[in-house]
Amino acid sequence: MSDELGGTSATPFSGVGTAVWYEAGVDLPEPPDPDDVDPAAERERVAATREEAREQLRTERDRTAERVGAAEAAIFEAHEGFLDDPRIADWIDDAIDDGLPAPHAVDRAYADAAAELEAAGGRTAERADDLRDLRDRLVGILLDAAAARLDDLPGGTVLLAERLSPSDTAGLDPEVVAGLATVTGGATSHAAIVARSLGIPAVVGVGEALRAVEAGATVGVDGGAGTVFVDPDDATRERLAGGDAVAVIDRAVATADGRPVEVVANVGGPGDVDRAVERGSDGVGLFRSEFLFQGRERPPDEDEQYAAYREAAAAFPDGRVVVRTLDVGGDKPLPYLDAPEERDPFLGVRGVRRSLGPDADLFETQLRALCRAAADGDGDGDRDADSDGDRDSDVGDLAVMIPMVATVEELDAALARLDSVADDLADEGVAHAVPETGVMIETPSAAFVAGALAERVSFLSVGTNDLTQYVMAASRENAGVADLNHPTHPGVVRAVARTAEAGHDAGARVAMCGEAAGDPRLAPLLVGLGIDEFSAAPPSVPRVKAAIEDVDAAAAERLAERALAAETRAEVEAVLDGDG
Ligand SMILES: C=C(OP(=O)(O)O)C(=O)O
Repeated sequence: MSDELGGTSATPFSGVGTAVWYEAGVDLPEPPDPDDVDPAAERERVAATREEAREQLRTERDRTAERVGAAEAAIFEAHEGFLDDPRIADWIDDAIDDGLPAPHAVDRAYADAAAELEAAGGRTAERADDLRDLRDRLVGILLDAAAARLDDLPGGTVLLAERLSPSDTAGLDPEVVAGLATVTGGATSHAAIVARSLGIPAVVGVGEALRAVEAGATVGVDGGAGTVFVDPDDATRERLAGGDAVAVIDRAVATADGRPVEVVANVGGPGDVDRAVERGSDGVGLFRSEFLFQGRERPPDEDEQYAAYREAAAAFPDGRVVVRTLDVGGDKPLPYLDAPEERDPFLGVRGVRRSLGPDADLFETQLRALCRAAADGDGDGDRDADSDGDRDSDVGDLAVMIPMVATVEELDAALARLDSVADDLADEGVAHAVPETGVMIETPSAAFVAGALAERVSFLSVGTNDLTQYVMAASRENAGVADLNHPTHPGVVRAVARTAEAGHDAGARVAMCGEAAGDPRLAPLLVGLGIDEFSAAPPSVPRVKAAIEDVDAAAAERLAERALAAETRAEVEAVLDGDG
């Protein structure tokens, strides 16, 4: 009989396959007698291992940036930081002084450091997994036992693990892995984020019950519902196996009763533009420009950025590419920026706050590159369309989107910078156009003043990842508040509704580019709330298009009304399930 195990949905995909258990880590042999340990030689081994690990991390960073995205690749930069942590280096030295050989000394020092982070709780505790990952890498190199087991999994594997490290997950092949489920972890864990980008069905945080699943069992992973099925019956198996076989819909879609809805892609790395085209995306609703700036010694110059923006726009001759200006700070530091460590980085100097403050020069360079690239598009949506609109071009249009706005003044200041950059380019005789502009709605304040913001731009885009964490006061990186960090809480639903209504009243288009837009289950609610454009990770685009074509917009509006009357998340979920 089929068993159902509940966990946390990490990706909206589903699949069925054969269970393979993965045990991370490397077993240590018994240590030798302390008298047989030569401390100087062991220290040299540690130093050489550090350099080898650094090489590996850089290679994996570049490979992950290419395959998955820059944000995910940044995880490896964090690991490199831990590699050079002077305190951990001292602890390794102490352990060697105590008579331990290099592998055991590294193991002890990183175990102590991980325990210390774990004891701090919250977001800090989540970084303990990164330390364990690094410990496994270093000990693996020292013992010449680096695990390669995830490289040769048989097709149709459902991977089961206590936890998966970012390096483990980034190396998974979506053609081979039909799904994954972990005992621990939350929807915002690194494994979950990487699995989402790769389009792998994933349920995390299933708990101890998962351990009872035997290798070789048939397992179904229902990523949307957050359920793992052991020995599923034929109907469930068919439903889950069919879950990934959504055909690419290579045309613009509309709801069943004819309301046009754009479905576009989120781009966070170089490979994503191609993936978005392959998956039938109408354009790009969120080009996370940070990836152009990450994993390098200095920022890209104006010409390099111009080429990157133009190339993305050229991939969508009939569409639009929305470039978010640099959203760093907070969880996305850049090593070459002068950015002091902040106590509450998510509430600190990030996004537009940096662009209008310490990163004003970077902002200006980025805006210059965007204005130059915009001149190559046909310009129907340009901010200065009256003067420059409707150029003849087979390059798509660009739009500029400002992140982390909380006040009208910030938006006014950012738009004034854009206009002044355009004036400078005109004075210099450089070909340019002023792209269409939009603003991300990801702070509660922005949702409250959405009408005033919308009067100044042509579109709003709801960033549900940040909006949810700020509305719910529940970090997107803390598994301990994962239940609160969910877009179906009434507070978030109402913030989205308010944004959509205010945006439309001001004549602006209302898009959504947070993860919620990629969840087909939410499509009827979001259409009903008035979302005009859905921007999702490339693997989710076909599924979202298919879901939109099934939505009846008039019925969706009634569903949204019922969801807006709901007082609890359970009531909103019941409405979504047709029970409310
Ligand atoms: C899309 C968003 O931005 P980020 O890149 O921070 O996830 C969001 O906050 O919803």
